[in-house]
Amino acid sequence: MEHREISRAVIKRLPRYYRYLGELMQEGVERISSGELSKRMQITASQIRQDLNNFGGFGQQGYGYNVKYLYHEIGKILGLDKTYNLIIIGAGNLGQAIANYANFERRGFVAKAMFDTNSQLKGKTVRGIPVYSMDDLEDYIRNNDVQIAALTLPKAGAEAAAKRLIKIGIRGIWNFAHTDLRVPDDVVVENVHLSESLMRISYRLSNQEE
Ligand SMILES: NC(=O)c1ccc[n+]([C@@H]2O[C@H](COP(=O)([O-])OP(=O)(O)OC[C@H]3O[C@@H](n4cnc5c(N)ncnc54)[C@H](O)[C@@H]3O)[C@@H](O)[C@H]2O)c1
Repeated sequence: MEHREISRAVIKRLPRYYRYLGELMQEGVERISSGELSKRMQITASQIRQDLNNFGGFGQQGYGYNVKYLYHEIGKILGLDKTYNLIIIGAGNLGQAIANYANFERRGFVAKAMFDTNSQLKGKTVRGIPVYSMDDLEDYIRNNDVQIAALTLPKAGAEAAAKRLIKIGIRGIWNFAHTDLRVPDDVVVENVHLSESLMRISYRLSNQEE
């Protein structure tokens, strides 16, 4: 199926549609109207129609959306019909927590290896995922199929690590380090800053109090 250029705002909402549709499937729901989906997701039915119209032909008047079909189509659009191998740079608390979280694999993101400058961590495994020395990074990437690198190392080393990864061909960076990376246009960076979410909570709690 051909897709037109989809706006970033819509793409940002797709994982949420995907999650709800997955839940509906588990409940055995075969089809759903935009109205019902709107109630569940707490977004307007017109927003849903507008978003899903981007892909054409998913909804039918008086029939609603075919849950399974839509789930699989959105999965394809998000590239979730593929498997991505992931490496983790920085095998500390956060890196190990990500390695420990088996559920990413259900979505096709498979953590393969961790890398760290701390020689004491070398040889350790977390859920079967080994920690290697940063010295072995390029060799490992050359010899293994890796698409995404998670950066869970301190800010000070993040830019240099990203440079090495990009140079050796990594095009997807999941950045947890507290820094904004400068990368070429063909490199995709997703920044995850939990503290920013907390600040948004803080803002909303502070404004409620007033
Ligand atoms: N984005 C977020 O939401 C979020 C949340 C928690 C922590 N963090 C950040 O993530 C980073 C990791 O947090 P943590 O709690 O796991 O810290 P940690 O100290 O437990 O782990 C950091 C690891 O990185 C390794 N390291 C240091 N320099 C390196 C380098 N140049 N190359 C490879 N490995 C290197 C260290 O040896 C250590 O094992 C911190 O910088 C922290 O600020 C971000």
